[in-house]
Amino acid sequence: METIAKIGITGLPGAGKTYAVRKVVEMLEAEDLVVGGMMTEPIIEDGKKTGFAIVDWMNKQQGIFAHADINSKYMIGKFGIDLKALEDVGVKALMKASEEADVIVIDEVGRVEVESPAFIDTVKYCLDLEKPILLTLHKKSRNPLLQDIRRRDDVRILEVTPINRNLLPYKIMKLMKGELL
Ligand SMILES: Nc1ncnc2c1ncn2[C@@H]1O[C@H](COP(=O)(O)OP(=O)(O)OP(=O)(O)O)[C@@H](O)[C@H]1O
Repeated sequence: METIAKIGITGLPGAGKTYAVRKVVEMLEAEDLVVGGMMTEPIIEDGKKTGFAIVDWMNKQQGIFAHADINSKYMIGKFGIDLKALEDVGVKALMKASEEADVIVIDEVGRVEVESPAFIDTVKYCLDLEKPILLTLHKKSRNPLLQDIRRRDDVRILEVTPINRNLLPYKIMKLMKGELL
C-alpha cells in the first residue's frame, strides 16, 4: 500500500523552516498542484519587523497574528499574540485546504499556536486525512499536540540545519512526488 506523504520540518529558531516550506510550495505549484493552508509572513513597518501575519495561501486573506501593539497574555518575544486571527484566518484556511487543495501546508505548529483548541483540533483533523501535508513544528515545546505529532508513525520529521537547508526542499519534493505524480 502506498503511503501518503506527511512531513514535519523542525529546527531551531531561524534555522530556515519557513524558507524550506516556501521553496517546496513553489516547486509543488510549478508542477500544477494546488497548495492550501496557512503560512506566516513578517509585518515590516518603517523597515522594522513589528509582527507576523497569518496568510490563507489559497485566497491570500491575512490576519494579524502577532504585533508589538497587541496586548495579550501570549507573547512571542515582544509581540503580543491574537489567537482569534489564528482561528479566523488560519483554521479557516486549513478547512478550505482540506477540501480543495492537493497538498496542505501549516507554517507553523508553534508554542503559541497550540494554545488554541480550535487550531489543535484542525491540525489533528488535517493530519488524519488521506492527503499530503507539510507542516513546520516547534523543536522544543512539550505541548501535547507537538508530542503527538512527533510520535505519529505516519509523519516523517526532518530537521533543517544551516548545513542541509539548501538541499532539504529537494529531498521533501522527492518524498512528496513519490505518490503525487
Ligand atoms: N536556504 C536558505 N538560503 C538562504 N537564506 C535562508 C535559507 N533558509 C533560511 N534563510 C534565511 O534565514 C532566515 C530565517 O529563516 P526562516 O524564517 O525560514 O527560519 P525559521 O526556522 O522558520 O524561523 P522561526 O523559528 O523564527 O520561524 C530568513 O531570513 C531566511 O530568508
